[in-house]
Amino acid sequence: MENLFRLVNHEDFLSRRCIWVNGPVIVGAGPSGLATAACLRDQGVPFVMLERAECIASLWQKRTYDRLNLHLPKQFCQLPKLQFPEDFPEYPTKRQFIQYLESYAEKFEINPRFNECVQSARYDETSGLWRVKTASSAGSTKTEFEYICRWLVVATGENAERVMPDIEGLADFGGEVIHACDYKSGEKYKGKKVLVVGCGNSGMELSLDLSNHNASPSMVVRSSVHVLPREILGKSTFELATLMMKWLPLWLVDKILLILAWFILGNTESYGLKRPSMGPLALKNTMGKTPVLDIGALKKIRSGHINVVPGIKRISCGQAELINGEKLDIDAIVLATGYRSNVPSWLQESEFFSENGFPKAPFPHGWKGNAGLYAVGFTRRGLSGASSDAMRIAQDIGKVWKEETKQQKKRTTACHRRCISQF
Ligand SMILES: Cc1cc2nc3c(=O)[nH]c(=O)nc-3n(C[C@H](O)[C@H](O)[C@H](O)COP(=O)(O)OP(=O)(O)OC[C@H]3O[C@@H](n4cnc5c(N)ncnc54)[C@H](O)[C@@H]3O)c2cc1C
Ligand SMILES: NC(=O)C1=CN([C@@H]2O[C@H](COP(=O)(O)OP(=O)(O)OC[C@H]3O[C@@H](n4cnc5c(N)ncnc54)[C@H](OP(=O)(O)O)[C@@H]3O)[C@@H](O)[C@H]2O)C=CC1
Ligand SMILES: O=C(O)C(=O)Cc1c[nH]c2ccccc12
Repeated sequence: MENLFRLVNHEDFLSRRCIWVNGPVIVGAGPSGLATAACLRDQGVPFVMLERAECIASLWQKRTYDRLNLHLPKQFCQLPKLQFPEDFPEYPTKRQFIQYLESYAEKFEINPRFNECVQSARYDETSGLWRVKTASSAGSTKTEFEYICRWLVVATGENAERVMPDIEGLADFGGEVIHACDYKSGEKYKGKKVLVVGCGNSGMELSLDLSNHNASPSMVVRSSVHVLPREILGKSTFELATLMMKWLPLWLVDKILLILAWFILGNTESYGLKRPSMGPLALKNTMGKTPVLDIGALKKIRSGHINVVPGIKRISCGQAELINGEKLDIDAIVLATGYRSNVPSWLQESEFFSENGFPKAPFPHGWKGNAGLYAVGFTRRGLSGASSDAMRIAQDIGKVWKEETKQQKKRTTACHRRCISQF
């Protein structure tokens, strides 16, 4: 299977290698990929993990702001087979979560192949195998690898790429324009007028952080948003919702959540935060739109420290014109306009995944496709959804793996194929 050759292109080297993988290839070393790898390890199944960044959990390490905390209680965010340390608070910090993931990778001996971005993956009907191509560059040497495997686990996440909105005049703004994933802290915006585009959890939390650093944020709410208190009577709203879902239909849980939110937060519509017609959990499950779990932004909106504004008509030099005709002078723009999956850009398959890069089958059926294809972490249910996918996938592959290794042992045939997967 090994074919290795080099093309010399002036001072750059391009080498191409083809590698047979004994076990599944996992694409992505975020929490979903790590959880799957740990469960496979438990089943004794070897694997290869490919990661485009140079570290695990790149979303958490490189594309989130300093003050970020998990916003669901810790018991809903830990991965299979390893609990958070006892001394972690109810809502662990980003640093703590990363530390946990590092120790998770170490405990389960997960060593991804870093700096390898999957460019394409396709199922070869003739051989019944997946062909996964990556491009990696180290120094002046560019290497293209092709992995051949029986199972492909897609773990590239719901937030693989930033969504950049097409706003008229944005190129003429003249000041700093960044996406929320490049925002670290409000420190450098002290005294500045910042337009935050978007009012999901990112828009709300960045506006809060800006305000805490004495900047003046204006947050754009172009349509609607559900804001819920993070806690109700000292209990996490998410936990409460999960408990209620055991006994009550979703529409009723949504109604109860909205009544409780009204008692605790008041009428949020009066601050320009129109509520969607669909309930918060129904909206999360069907459209993937996460309700905002308020950690203090609402108080800042009430006190006028965060200015809520309607949609943008156009941007010009140092100014934003809103759809109500109002003109705002601004120094910087933060685009908290969300993320999307990148699966359609590299996976040549259209039966299991839909055009939006999510599995077509709704939760809990979207983890297994045909011909050894799996998806982990596309449930729109955060880390707990990823854990549940990971356990199912490992069990499914583990079953076949064990049967086949048993048969192989019986036949005692030697395997001469070159294998790079971890044991
Ligand atoms: C700011 C923020 C906060 C969140 N907080 C919570 C929370 O508190 N609780 C909760 O349950 N959920 C939360 N979520 C949801 C979030 O989706 C999960 O926390 C989690 O990171 C998802 O893990 P994942 O492994 O599926 O995706 P990711 O963490 O995005 O990992 C995917 C990995 O795949 C890699 N990759 C992508 N494309 C390729 C490619 N072509 N080739 C190779 N590698 C590739 C990426 O570099 C990345 O490392 C949050 C999300 C965000 C954005
Ligand atoms: N502490 C935590 O745990 C945090 C968790 N997260 C999670 O990360 C994920 C992503 O969240 P987030 O980054 O907020 O993304 P979301 O997709 O949740 O929100 C995107 C926002 O941008 C708005 N938007 C998009 N395009 C435009 C435009 N052209 N003009 C105006 N507004 C626009 C959307 O409005 P519209 O609805 O009208 O399309 C929406 O309000 C979520 O699951 C979230 O829960 C994020 C931050 C912190
Ligand atoms: O924070 C996120 O992005 C999550 O996906 C966590 C999450 C899963 N289900 C929810 C329901 C309400 C609020 C947050 C979540």
